[in-house]
Formats: sequence, structure tokens, C-alpha cells
Amino acid sequence: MRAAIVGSTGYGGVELIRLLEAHPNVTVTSVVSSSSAGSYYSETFPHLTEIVAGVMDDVDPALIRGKADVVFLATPHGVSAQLAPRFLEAGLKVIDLSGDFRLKDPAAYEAWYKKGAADQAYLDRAVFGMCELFGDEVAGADFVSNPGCFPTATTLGLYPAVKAGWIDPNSIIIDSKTGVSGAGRGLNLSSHFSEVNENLKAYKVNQHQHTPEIEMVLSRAAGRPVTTTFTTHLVPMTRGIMSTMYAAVTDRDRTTGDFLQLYREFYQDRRFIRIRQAGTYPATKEVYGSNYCDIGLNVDARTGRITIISVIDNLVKGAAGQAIQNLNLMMGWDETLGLGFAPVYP
Ligand SMILES: NC(=O)C1=CN([C@@H]2O[C@H](COP(=O)(O)OP(=O)(O)OC[C@H]3O[C@@H](n4cnc5c(N)ncnc54)[C@H](OP(=O)(O)O)[C@@H]3O)[C@@H](O)[C@H]2O)C=CC1
Ligand SMILES: CC(=O)N[C@@H](CCC(=O)OP(=O)(O)O)C(=O)O
Repeated sequence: MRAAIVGSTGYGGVELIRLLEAHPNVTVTSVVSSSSAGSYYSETFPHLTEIVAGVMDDVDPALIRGKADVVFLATPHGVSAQLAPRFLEAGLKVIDLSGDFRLKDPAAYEAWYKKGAADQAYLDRAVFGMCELFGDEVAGADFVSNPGCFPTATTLGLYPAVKAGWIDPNSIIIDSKTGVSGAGRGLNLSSHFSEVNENLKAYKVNQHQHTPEIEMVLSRAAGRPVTTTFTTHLVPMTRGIMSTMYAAVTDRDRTTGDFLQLYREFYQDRRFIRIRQAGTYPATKEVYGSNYCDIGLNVDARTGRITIISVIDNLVKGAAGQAIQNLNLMMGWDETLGLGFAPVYP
């Protein structure tokens, strides 16, 4: 299959190119740039010298349709809303990494993203591709909206317990930390070295655009509307997300062992979800550069609350890796194709 990457000079785009190099069924035939068309990709990314040859293409759906069958949009919010319909109408399959097609209610999108929403017909057409939860819906789709990085770590960590009714969904508090690459490659004040180094900072408190996406998934698990408190923190590392989640257990007789068994059964045969042994908790470095989501948990009988810890690499399971997993599901291939590599450690 031939693939094009739009937004190829960004972090999500360059990670897609790295991962697709190892995919047995996909060849990247077009790297696309709105700002550097005509120049060599390896000039922007010298680490890909002799790996990605050739110059970048302009954002031209008709030209790209001649070179590719699927396009990944690793473009900012607002840009994808404009580009996805053009690529779909040109006859390409589209996998969008932005938040533009995840929420199906345009009013909710506009309230949280502070931008105009995409056309309702395309919002309805885009399948929300949270692979381990709703992967069945992705099979055969031509347009997939890839989930956000925080919603991936967070909802994979909460879904089995909410679905089973073992925690009170409206008691959930989510405390998330992210590395700086989550903010993209563009320069901005809050992500430059001296602002981030030796610093720990909460941001977008009660205003983060991933809140409604997390609530959308949890509401589906609970079968009723769920609201949650979600706080993000920037930490001085490049990659990685850790979501630490707290909730009230509904039956105080249920133990850590009971929850671990529930999670193991829920995710059995799901290669990219690893449930830790009792008493051990995942660290971001243990999934670095990989498509894994690792989950550990503990029930505190004293308080009747559970603590759930979930980690991912924001650029792999939180972006490019899950996007490729979605392509595998769209095409009816084994979902692990091209993604079976171990984390980089240390
Ligand atoms: N970084 C992360 O961890 C994650 C990112 N995402 C989402 O993925 C998307 C990409 O993120 P990321 O790679 O970090 O962002 P970057 O800022 O690193 O890259 C975005 C790229 O989009 C391209 N672009 C900008 N404007 C336009 C335009 N008008 N038309 C076409 N291309 C444009 C630019 O490339 P050029 O100038 O070459 O066209 C730019 O390099 C975003 O929507 C982001 O929210 C999702 C999950 C995790
Ligand atoms: C550090 C940092 O700023 N991270 C970004 C991650 C969001 C992102 O990447 O956007 P998506 O909605 O497409 O997932 C943020 O918190 O907004």
C-alpha cells in the first residue's frame, strides 16, 4: 500500500515515517509539506539521510492521489478539518491525527478547541479509532480519526473498571504528565528549554481540549453521561505520558487482585496492553519508542479508592503507532503489523 504523510516536518509526521519504514505492507511514496515543498526531506531531518530520498510534495490532493492510496494527516487542529474532506473527495483513505474529527458534536468542539468545527457530514463519517476499545468499528472504514494522546493513556486505563461498574465513574480524578514533544515541533515560549528544564508545571487546568474526548469514551463505558476532573502537567522529558487516576470502588470487598484479573481478561489477546503484576507500576521509560500501553493498579481498602497508573509514548501509541494500528484494522491486516518492536531502554 502506498502512503502519503501530510505534516511530515512535524513530530507526528516524522514518527510515522520512522515506523512505516518497518511496515511490511506499506511504502511511503509522498512526504508532503505546506512550507518546504521541493526541498529534500533529509535536509530537514538528516537522521533520515539515505533512508528517505527525494523532495517533499505540495499539499495537492490530486497529485498525491496519483502517488498514494492512504494519507496520514499529522496536521494541526483546524488544518485537518479543511484538508480531510479534500483528500477523501480525491479518493484517498484518510487517517487524521488531530482532534478535528474526534468529537461528533460541533458545539462541543468549538467550546473546547476555540476553533470552527469541521463539516457535520465529515464528523459523522470519521470513525473514532481507539483500537483496543472500538477497533471493530474501524474495519473497512475509509476515514479514521486517531485518538488523542491523553485520552489513549487515560481511557485504556479506566475503561474495564467503568464498564464493569466496579468504580463510580463520576468520582474519577485524572492526573496526567507529558513530555514536551506532545506540544509539537513548532517553537513556543512554554516549551523552550529554560522554561521546561528542572520545572514541573500544570497547564490548561479544567480547560484541556481532551476532557470531552475522555468523557465521551467513559460515558460509553458507563452507559450514561460522565464528567471528570482532568489535569495535565508538563515535565522535563521528551517523550512519554503517565496518567495517574483515582476513583471510588463500588464494592469495598474487591481487591487489587480482583481488578488485575478483570483487566487481564478484558485485554486478553490485545498485544499492546500489558497489565503489571500486583505491587509493580509502569514507568514512561518502559514503553519509550513502542506502541505499548502499560497499566498498574492498587486498591486501598482503607479509603475505598483505587489508583490506576497508565503509561504510553505520546508519539507512538499516542499518535503515529496507533494511527498505523488503525490502518492495519482498516485493511483487515493483523493489528500488530509493523509495530512489533520492543521499547527503547534505557
Ligand atoms: N505530538 C504529539 O505527541 C501528538 C500530536 N497529535 C496531533 O497530531 C497533529 C500533529 O502534531 P505534531 O506533529 O506534534 O505537530 P507539529 O507542530 O510538530 O507538526 C505539524 C505540521 O503540520 C504542518 N502544517 C502546519 N500548517 C499546515 C497547513 N496549513 N497545511 C498543511 N500542513 C500544515 C507543518 O508542516 P509543514 O510546514 O511542513 O507543512 C507542521 O510541521 C496535531 O493535530 C496534534 O495535535 C496527536 C497526538 C500526540
Ligand atoms: C505538551 C502539550 O502541549 N501537549 C498537548 C498534547 C495534545 C496533542 O498533541 O493534541 P491532540 O489533541 O491531537 O492529541 C496538549 O496538552 O495540548
